Amino acid sequence: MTHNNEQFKFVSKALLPTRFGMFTIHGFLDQETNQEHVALSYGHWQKNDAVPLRIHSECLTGDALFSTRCDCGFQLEKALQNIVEYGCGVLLYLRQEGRGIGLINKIKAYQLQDDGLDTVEANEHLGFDADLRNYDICKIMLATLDIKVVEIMTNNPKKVSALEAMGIKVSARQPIDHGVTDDNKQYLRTKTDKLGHKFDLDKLK
Ligand SMILES: Nc1nc2c(ncn2[C@@H]2O[C@H](COP(=O)(O)OP(=O)(O)OP(=O)(O)O)[C@@H](O)[C@H]2O)c(=O)[nH]1
Ligand SMILES: [Zn+2]
Repeated sequence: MTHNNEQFKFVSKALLPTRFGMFTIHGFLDQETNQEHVALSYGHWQKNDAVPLRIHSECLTGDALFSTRCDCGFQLEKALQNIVEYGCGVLLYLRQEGRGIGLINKIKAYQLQDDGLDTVEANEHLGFDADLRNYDICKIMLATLDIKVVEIMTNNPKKVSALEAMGIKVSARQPIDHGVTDDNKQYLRTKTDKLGHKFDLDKLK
C-alpha cells in the first residue's frame, strides 16, 4: 500500500550493509523542497509492536567529519548499535542540517559561538529562530515502514510531541546522552537551559 501524499513520496529501497549490521535504506523525496531523506530499517516487527526509533537531524560536521562540537556523531553510532542489539528498529535520517538553517549558516553560527554567543543567540543573531525543524515527513516514513508504536531514542521532547501529533504512539523515551565531550558540554547545557532538552546535568559537570 502506498502512503505518499502531494508533498512526500517513497521512491526506492535497497540493502545497506553497515559496520553494525545489514540495514535496508529507504529513500524519500520532499517534492516541495527537493530534499532527499532516508530511513534505515533493521529486522522485522509485527503490527502494533513498539519499534525502537531514532529521528536524527543531519549534522555533516558531527555525523561524517568527526566533530566533537556537538554530540550528533556519537548519537548516530549509538542509535544504530542499539537497534542492532535490540534486534530491530529504524533510524530516520532527516536533512535538517543546522536545525534547519543549512550548513553554511551553521558555520556562521559556529563563528559567532567562537566569539562568545551561545547556540540559540547565534541563530537569532543571524535572523533565524532557534530551531526551524519540522517532522512532517516522518508520518509517511513510518506509515511506509508499517510502524504505529515507537520507543524513541532522544533527549528532545519536541520529537515526542511531533510524533504524537501525527498519531504515532510513543510508548517510551530512551535518553541518548553518551556523547559528552569537553568541546560540547557548554552547547549541551544551553540546549538543556533554552531548548527544553532533557539532559542529566550531572553528566555536564
Ligand atoms: N543552528 C545550529 N545547529 C546546530 C548547532 N549544533 C548542532 N546543530 C544541529 O542540530 C541538529 C541536531 O540537533 P540536536 O539539538 O543536537 O539534537 P536533537 O535532534 O534536537 O535531539 P536529540 O534527539 O536528543 O539528539 C543537527 O541538525 C545539527 O546540525 C549549532 O550550534 N547551531
Ligand atoms: Zn551535530
